[in-house]
Amino acid sequence: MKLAIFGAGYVGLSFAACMAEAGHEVLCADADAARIEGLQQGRMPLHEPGLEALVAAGLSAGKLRFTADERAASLHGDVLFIVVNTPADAQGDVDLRHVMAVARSIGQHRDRDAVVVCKSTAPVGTAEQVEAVLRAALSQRGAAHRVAVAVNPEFLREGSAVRDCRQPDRVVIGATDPAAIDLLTRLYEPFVRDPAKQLLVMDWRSAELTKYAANAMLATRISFMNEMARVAEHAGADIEMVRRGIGSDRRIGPDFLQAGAGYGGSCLAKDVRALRHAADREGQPLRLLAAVEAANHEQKGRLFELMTHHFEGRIANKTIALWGLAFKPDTDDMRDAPSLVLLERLWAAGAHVQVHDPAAMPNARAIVGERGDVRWCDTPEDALQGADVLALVTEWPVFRRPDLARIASTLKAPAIFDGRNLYDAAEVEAAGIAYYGIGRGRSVRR
Ligand SMILES: NC(=O)C1=CN([C@@H]2O[C@H](COP(=O)(O)OP(=O)(O)OC[C@H]3O[C@@H](n4cnc5c(N)ncnc54)[C@H](O)[C@@H]3O)[C@@H](O)[C@H]2O)C=CC1
Ligand SMILES: O=C(O)[C@H]1O[C@H](OP(=O)(O)OP(=O)(O)OC[C@H]2O[C@@H](n3ccc(=O)[nH]c3=O)[C@H](O)[C@@H]2O)[C@H](O)[C@@H](O)[C@@H]1O
Repeated sequence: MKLAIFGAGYVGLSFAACMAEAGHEVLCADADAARIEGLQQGRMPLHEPGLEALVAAGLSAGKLRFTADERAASLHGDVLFIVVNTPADAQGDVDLRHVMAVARSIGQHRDRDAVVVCKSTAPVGTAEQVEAVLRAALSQRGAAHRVAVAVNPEFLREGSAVRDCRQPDRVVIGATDPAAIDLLTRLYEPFVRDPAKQLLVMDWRSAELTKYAANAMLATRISFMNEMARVAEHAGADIEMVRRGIGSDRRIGPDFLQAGAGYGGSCLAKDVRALRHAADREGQPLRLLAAVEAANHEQKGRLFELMTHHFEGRIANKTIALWGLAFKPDTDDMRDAPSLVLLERLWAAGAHVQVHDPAAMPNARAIVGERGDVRWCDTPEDALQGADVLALVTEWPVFRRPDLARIASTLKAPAIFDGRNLYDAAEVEAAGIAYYGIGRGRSVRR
């Protein structure tokens, strides 16, 4: 098939490269001309494992092309995907300007029938608006092409975007138009083992709400575990044992039960906020999600609280080695990252910070600039030099098996604040390092 994809971000680019790999002729458009120019020359705008090779393969096979020309993209192919950013403000009001700009552009340029698919995460009712904008733009120039709209939310995770695109757990197809259902079914069939079970066809509104409900459920599980971690800490229990204990119940399942420094990233927080806002407007306040948000807000401050406890409030002039900045491993994405909260608190308390992250330092620098007292370090070891203690915020593989003896001899007051429960507390303590985890009981009893 010939596919046009609007948006070359984390989702659009991963999706475009995977579709090109599957043999489709993909034209990927972005409003950011510099991004497109870079991509045309093989330069990646973001870090996502396996994606660079896939983009290169698509380019050299001639299956994947990039353009900044919205007209060219609007004229390309059978199915046109809208995969642009849909930010939400602090109240949860979603900005649909980019989605509507693409819809308008397709309506202004399209010269034949089309299926237009909304893959961006957008509130219930957006597909209706997209259809109205498309129709208005077509009729303004007297065009009578048939344009069917579908909703096809994306569930990939950053850090495993390529794998998730190649092997989705399920594909939600929100459409009632038979041609749209047929095209999307044929497109996705090769990506799932059992199409009858994994391709879920439903109406627009249910598809739109499914996306928000999925992210809200994931956020709820994380906040639940972070609250249980607090209970564990005070009760002298270990949340890691509790996690295994409940995750082995098939009704609960083992995934997304990891207590930590709070959930970050571009979507969980944004989508919970947007869902609450939409429900509020319908007069249906979501009390559970209000608590999920509040718990996450508190959790992002947890590592700082543990440090305050350790230093008995005297953090000024202490030097903190910080391992990990990205909101999760295998990405350079700093959007809503818990590390940003920790950095601000440390700076406000007068601490010096020495950080290392394998991929996110350029993006982090662009956000915090030289605002606080920070040294950007090329290696994890460099970040330890001259530091009092170590805090881990992102569980990158490179931090998994550190040389504990070396940490003990390098840190001035050896202590590890493990924001992702990555380390074995007994091993760390045996090396002569104080250990603070999230919900590991021992931290508070000390
Ligand atoms: N990042 C993620 O893991 C996931 C994101 N989503 C959703 O997918 C959508 C895209 O997210 P990301 O890829 O993270 O965003 P992103 O911010 O990484 O990329 C969006 C791209 O769209 C481009 N764009 C904006 N207006 C445009 C226009 N009129 N024409 C062409 N390109 C335009 C931007 O320049 C940018 O490169 C959002 O709605 C998000 O909520 C869904 C699942 C996963
Ligand atoms: O809509 C989206 O953008 C995407 O949002 C999340 O994906 P993503 O944000 O890329 O990453 P996650 O793996 O969900 O992690 C989000 C945050 O939760 C934290 N987390 C995750 C899992 C866990 O058990 N505990 C936990 O604290 C991570 O450290 C990270 O900060 C969802 O997992 C995807 O299904 C969805 O498509």
